[in-house]
Amino acid sequence: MRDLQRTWEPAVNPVRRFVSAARGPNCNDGSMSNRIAFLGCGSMNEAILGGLLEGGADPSDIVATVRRAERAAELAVRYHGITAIAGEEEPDNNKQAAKGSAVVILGVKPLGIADLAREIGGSLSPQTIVISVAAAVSLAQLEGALPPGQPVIRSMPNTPAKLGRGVVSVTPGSHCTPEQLQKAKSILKSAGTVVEVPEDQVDALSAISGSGPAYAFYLAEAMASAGVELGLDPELSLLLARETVAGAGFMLAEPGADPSALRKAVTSPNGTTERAIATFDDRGIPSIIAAGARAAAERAAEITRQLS
Ligand SMILES: NC(=O)C1=CN([C@@H]2O[C@H](COP(=O)(O)OP(=O)(O)OC[C@H]3O[C@@H](n4cnc5c(N)ncnc54)[C@H](OP(=O)(O)O)[C@@H]3O)[C@@H](O)[C@H]2O)C=CC1
Ligand SMILES: O=C(O)[C@@H]1CCC=N1
Repeated sequence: MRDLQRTWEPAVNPVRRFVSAARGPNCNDGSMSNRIAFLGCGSMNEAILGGLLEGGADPSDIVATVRRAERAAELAVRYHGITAIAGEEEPDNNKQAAKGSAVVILGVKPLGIADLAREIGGSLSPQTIVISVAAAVSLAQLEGALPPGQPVIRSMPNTPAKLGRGVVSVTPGSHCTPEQLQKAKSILKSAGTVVEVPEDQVDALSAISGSGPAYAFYLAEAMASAGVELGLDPELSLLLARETVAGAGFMLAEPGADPSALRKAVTSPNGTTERAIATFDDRGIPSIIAAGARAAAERAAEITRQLS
């Protein structure tokens, strides 16, 4: 288990200029580079990038693009040795990053994915694997915006990827070979557990694991507020909530962990926890969670329709 408290080393390098000539999409001998481009490096792509570096990836093989120079500088300082390029300074940043990369990970908002795919299409090698982490953007929509025959993978990760503890789904497109899928999986496994799912399950998976970290954080927020209501100091209550949810998460991460058995081990017959759980059941918390997950999946389908 990795240390949840790890903080990033303050680094010293400023944003570096990107030099794509060093290792082109096909190196002179025809082989691919190892470069991975994170196009649109916000919360999600940063988490994957962080997981890859934690897993031992070479920072000089990583390039990230964003819109704002301030954000590019932040990434370059936080992840020493990567290249970060801002569109407001270099408008062809995405093309520069895509050119020469073996894998390109599209991490902008769903509405921006097709434009980004069209923008970089001419800079991709036919072997470049394009991974989209966007919710709701279908393989057909991705393939339709990229050059014919481009290998594409639709993925749904989650932010614990930053600690190598994410869940990352993969669904290969029609031009992705088994070898290319395997390559993508072996890269993404640094970010966490990789699962392969058919496309018709991605919205459901997204509603559980994609959005799920927010549900756990929401629980921690609610627990912290409840502690204050019971008279605890707000700082102490937040500490209790954070450490308790994190500690429970560590227990769930043990091989073979069963949430139901772990819950029962805390719940003494006729004790305090039993009263709390009975109250949750009476108030319909499980069905409320199911309704929330259903709403998330329905929203994904709605966005897919809007994008068509
Ligand atoms: N957040 C999550 O937990 C998850 C998100 N996703 C998916 O990931 C995608 C990104 O979400 P998230 O990371 O939350 O969003 P963010 O807003 O945090 O990140 C988006 C990033 O894209 C950059 N950007 C926007 N347009 C461009 C462009 N044309 N060229 C280059 N960079 C650009 C932004 O730059 P700047 O910062 O300079 O504005 C920003 O850094 C979405 O499609 C979402 O569905 C999937 C699973 C989980
Ligand atoms: O909220 C969203 O739309 C994205 C997809 C899953 C998690 N975050």
